Formats: sequence, structure tokens, C-alpha cells
Amino acid sequence: MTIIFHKVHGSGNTFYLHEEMPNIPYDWPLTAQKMCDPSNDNGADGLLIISQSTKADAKMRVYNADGSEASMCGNGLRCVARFVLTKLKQTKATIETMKAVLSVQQVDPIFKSIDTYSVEISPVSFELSSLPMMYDDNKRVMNSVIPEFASDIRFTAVSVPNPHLIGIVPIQYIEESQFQEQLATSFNIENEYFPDGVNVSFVHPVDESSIFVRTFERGVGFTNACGTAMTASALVSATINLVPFGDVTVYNPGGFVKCVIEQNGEHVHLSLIGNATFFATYSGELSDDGEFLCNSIILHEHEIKEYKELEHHSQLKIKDGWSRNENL
Ligand SMILES: N[C@@H](CCC[C@H](N)C(=O)O)C(=O)O
Repeated sequence: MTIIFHKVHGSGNTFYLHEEMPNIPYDWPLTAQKMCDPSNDNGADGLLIISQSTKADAKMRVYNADGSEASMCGNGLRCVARFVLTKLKQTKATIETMKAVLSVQQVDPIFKSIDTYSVEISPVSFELSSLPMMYDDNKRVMNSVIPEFASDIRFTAVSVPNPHLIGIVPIQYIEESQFQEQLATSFNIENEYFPDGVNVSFVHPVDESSIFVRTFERGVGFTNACGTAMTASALVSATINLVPFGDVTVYNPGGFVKCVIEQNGEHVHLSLIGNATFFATYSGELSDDGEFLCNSIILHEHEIKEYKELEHHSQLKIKDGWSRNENL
């Protein structure tokens, strides 16, 4: 039977996206491992499966490249939003995710004519039990130095609802990635702090209202961008007064997004706004052992070219921000 996968990305975070037909079972964890394999030139960071929902316009499931299932994916949700809204010929919809039904909508482009979507990121919790994270008897880790991790990084643990450890770091930790890789790797194998693993982001300010975020994703490794991590990092940065609440531009190795951080007493409302780029459509057959045998590819050259301009613009902005703020 012919099956279709779209290769898509949000801020350079790449996924295969497939709309599942009811009652046709495939082994999605195995398919994610095979199709996303990083040693394969055409690998990806994850697999997004869209299916029917009884409580929303559609349902999204997310599998990391190692086959593990995640509760949420911000960049992936924008790509799913584009697929669902195009199919329904609507500009707004709701998508069921593992822990919440989330609102998505098409919005004005963040750059030239790139298709742009805003997605809700929820629920948010700073309780360590929500990640989970074990750290003495602490209930929260909020802008704290954890000497066991590093002496010059302030960490915050937050779930949105997937688990994130956000470190506000001096620039040298951005210039070289080895320390972040070692730390994040140790939290994603058997360890005493994060029994389910964690996404680890290093954050450094670019200017008064922008930050740079690099993420080592659970189940994946370093990615160009992680949408939930960027939104969590913008929230943490606003909470500790590194940037104001409201609109925060978040640069990443794959481009940039906008996060809107609104707080009303204890309640926070988070939106992630950015591209949803479809760069290829594959049709072929999927074997029982998760192997995809492709027999036709359509490349969406125009979308690839348009996104390259955004990437270039983003790199210039980061360099400019850092050269003007050498002592940040
Ligand atoms: N890339 C995603 C997050 C994917 C899931 C993550 N690796 C996890 O296991 O929690 C995003 O854009 O949010």
C-alpha cells in the first residue's frame, strides 16, 4: 500500500510527518528509529503522526529519533498545524496532544512570505515532580547554581509539559558545545537526577529582548532548534528579568522564532510563533520492520530557498547582537 511522508521543519528542527489512516497499524517507534536514524543522510529529529481526535480537530503524536514518545513538540506542532489547517481550509484549530488540547492558528509571516503559525504551549509547571527531577528535597529549581552540575551556570527546571533543564550560561559555553553535550548525555542515561531524561538548553542573551538557545534534546541529541525548549527558555529569561515579558525573539542554530510570554498572577500563557516549512513529499511503502521504500520524491525548492534567507538573516542578527553586547 502506498504511504506518504512529508519532510518538514520548524526552525531547522526536522521531522517526517504522516497522516495516519484509521485501523491501519504501523510500528511508529520502530519507523521513527529507522527513518530518523542520524547516521542516514536523510535522517530527521523525529516523526510526527497525525490522526483523528474525539476532542479536537486532530491529534498529534511525537516520536523522537530513538523511538521514544514525547508528550509535546513545539516546532512539530506548527508543522502539524499547517497540515491540518490546509486540509480543513481554516485559519484556527485545536490539536490534541498527549497531555492537553492546544490552540493553533496561522498568523502573519515572521519573515518575508514564509508560512507562519502560532501554537499554544501548555501546561507549564516548575514543580520538580512534573519533569520529574530529583534534587535533595527541593520542590523547585529556579535560577540556581547546582554545584554538582556547574559552578557558573544558573539552572531552572520546568515542564511544558515535556521536561526541560534551562541553563543561563556565559558565552564560552555557547562558543564550545562539549560541556553541554557531556552534561546532557549524562542526564539521558541512567542517572540520579532525571529518571525519564531531560532536554537540556543553554541560553545566552543577544540583546535587550532576544536570547540565543541551543538544545540537546532527549532521544535525539543536538538539534537546530527545540520549540518547547525555546518557549521555556523565553519564560525563564522573562521571569529572571533577562528580557521583558511579552514578545521575545529566540535565535537558535537553525533560525529564529518569536515567543509570547504572558503572565497573570500565577497563570502563564505561552505562544510559540515561527515557520512551518514543507521541503519534500515522499511516497512509497512501509515494511513491517519500519523500513520505508521510497518510490517518488517531490522537492519543494521554493520553500527551501525562502528559508535559507531567514537562516542567513538570523545569523547576521546574532553576530550583530553579540558584537554590541560583548560584556553580556
Ligand atoms: N523538538 C521538540 C521536542 C521533541 C521532544 C523532546 N525531544 C522530548 O523528548 O521531550 C520541540 O520542538 O519542542
